[in-house]
Amino acid sequence: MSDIDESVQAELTRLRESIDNIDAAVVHMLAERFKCTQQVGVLKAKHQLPPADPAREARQIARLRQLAGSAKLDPAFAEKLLNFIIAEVIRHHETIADGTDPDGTAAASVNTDVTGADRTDGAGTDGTVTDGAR
Ligand SMILES: C=C(O[C@@H]1C=C(C(=O)O)C=C[C@H]1O)C(=O)O
Repeated sequence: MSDIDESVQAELTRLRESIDNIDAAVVHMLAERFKCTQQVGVLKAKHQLPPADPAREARQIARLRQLAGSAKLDPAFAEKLLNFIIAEVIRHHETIADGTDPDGTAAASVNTDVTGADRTDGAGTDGTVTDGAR
């Protein structure tokens, strides 16, 4: 990385700063989303409603696929991402309903597989860094 052109390095740094800002925004937005879904989970448990609502999910997926298409984001990727998030939410709702986490506060410690084991590019997020540039 040391011998690359200074202007290329500056451009890379500028882009990476934006990427870092976007990643931070994603984390904050997800945190807010989970705060809402935890409240939904408590409400559902209180009123004996099922943790999952497949009809609602189908509407969300159709809507996000449409939004993704207009934003030039792969709709299949948008659907996968939403399904991944919803699966985690449903797991939280189940733990709220079964009394393991009645007020929905233990969500952050729920064990999620983020090892990247299902990635097709062979990359994982388990701390294994194979890219010498890092
Ligand atoms: C949050 C809810 O519970 C579940 C999670 C959803 C989500 O994360 O958006 C959507 C539908 C449900 O399967 C809900 O019913 O609104």
